Amino acid sequence: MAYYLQIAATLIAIYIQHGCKPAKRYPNWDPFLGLDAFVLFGIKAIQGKSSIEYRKLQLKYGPTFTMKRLTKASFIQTSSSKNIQAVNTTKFDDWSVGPSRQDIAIPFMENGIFTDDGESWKRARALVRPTFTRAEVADLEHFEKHLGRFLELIPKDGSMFDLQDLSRRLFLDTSSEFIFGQSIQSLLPQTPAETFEFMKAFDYSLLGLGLRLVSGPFLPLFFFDPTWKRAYTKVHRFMDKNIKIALERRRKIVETGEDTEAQGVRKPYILLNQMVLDTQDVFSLRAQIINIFFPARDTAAYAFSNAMFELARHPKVWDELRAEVSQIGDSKLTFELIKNLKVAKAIVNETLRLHIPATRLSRTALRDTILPVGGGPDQLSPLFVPKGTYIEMDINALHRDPKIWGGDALEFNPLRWAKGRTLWEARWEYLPFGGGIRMCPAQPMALAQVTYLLVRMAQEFKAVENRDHVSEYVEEIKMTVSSRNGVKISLVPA
Ligand code: HEM
Repeated sequence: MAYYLQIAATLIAIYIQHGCKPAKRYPNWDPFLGLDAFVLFGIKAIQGKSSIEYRKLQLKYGPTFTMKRLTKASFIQTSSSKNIQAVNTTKFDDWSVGPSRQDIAIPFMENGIFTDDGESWKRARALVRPTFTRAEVADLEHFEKHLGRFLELIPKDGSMFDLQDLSRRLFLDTSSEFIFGQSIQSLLPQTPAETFEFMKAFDYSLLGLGLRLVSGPFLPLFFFDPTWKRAYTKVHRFMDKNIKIALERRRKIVETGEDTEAQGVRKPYILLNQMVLDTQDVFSLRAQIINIFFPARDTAAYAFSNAMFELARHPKVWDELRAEVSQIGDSKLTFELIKNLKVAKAIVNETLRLHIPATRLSRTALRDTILPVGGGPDQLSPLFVPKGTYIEMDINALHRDPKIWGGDALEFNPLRWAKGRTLWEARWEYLPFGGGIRMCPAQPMALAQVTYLLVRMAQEFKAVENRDHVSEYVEEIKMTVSSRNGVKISLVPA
């Protein structure tokens, strides 16, 4: 009894000292487990509309409120940029990426930059930073080699094809080359059977992880399902094999002193080469690599194919892109040149505002902490957050907030960027790559690649047409968000 009185007294003191007020609550019908919200969002996910539904709640209950959704304790939903900024900067040490990325994901993902916190996360981040921060990561020459194969696979007779699927294969090849130093060649006519097996196993591993993440108290039921383990074991074996090949290649280079750069051939940047300087242990290399391959796998592919999804529905914007690209002439498409293309950049920014691969970012409080806003009926007072509280940061709702983006917040309108709104101005209101200390380390590389691809498409094709009878974007959530109907288009060669 004395213990509980002491806790109550401490809480009251904190509330008074910081002016905290309680958060608004979502009116769960089931106040114990929030089964109602689980069913609602399950149905919406099946319909491909869960982001729309979460946004509706944000508009109805305000940017920060608590709810239950197959959880014993209430958790926080927020699209407040002040709260998101605090979690990612000033209060960074109070929050962990667990349990979603840890307790549940570890068997598949193991420990690395994506799943770790604290000192081991810092070490993992320090390990990859040098590779990502070098301008050369936007190694567009090497990207072009894969792009050639990608362009060959696009029908030139105006027939319909799914660009999303093709883009995934393009980025699978480029990212595997960047990570291992050798592409897994999914775009080649004779794609190795092993590559298909790997892609299938990786997709199933993601699905298995996703199902476990939403299962709440029913997680133990998955104990009897061996299929997930089988799938991620295949992924691990594939990774191990590629790591061993990369290590062997590296060993030979070191032994023979053979250096292509010295012979005037510029080498592409290879992440694994950076990592083997730190360790040559296959198990820990695999853990680090899988933690990068996972967020790299589809994100940039979806960013590009989503841009084409919108361009196929906005032919005027496509024409503006073509007009800008025609000014380039025969100049080499360098990182610098790409960075200065206003229309292309605006298209990428706007696509990543409306369609983000990670619509919601989650964390768990490692200790009692305070969020700057969200308390009280007006949600402007600080909010006390007890240790263990789970928070979901709704980036999709933030990116579609009419108070920030205006009455046309739901419209694809790249002009809003071209006409002066800079990324810097929208700092904590525009977060496709997250923000602050844990922000995506690959942002410059991903942006350069996606913009480069758009430019190359505009050079190669004079028109893009939507060939899907469903006009709106129906989302498919499998850890990352994509278009359920793919991106069915046809292209007219220039
Ligand atoms: C358009 C493409 C991409 C988008 C929109 C994107 C977005 C994100 C987001 C939202 C996060 C989570 C930040 C957080 O938890 O606060 C993240 C983390 C991460 N991303 Fe990306 N990403 C993209 C491409 C890539 C690529 C191509 C790679 C690797 C080659 C990559 C590697 C990572 C890594 C390693 C992390 C974990 C960082 C950490 O926890 O310290 N991403 N990304």
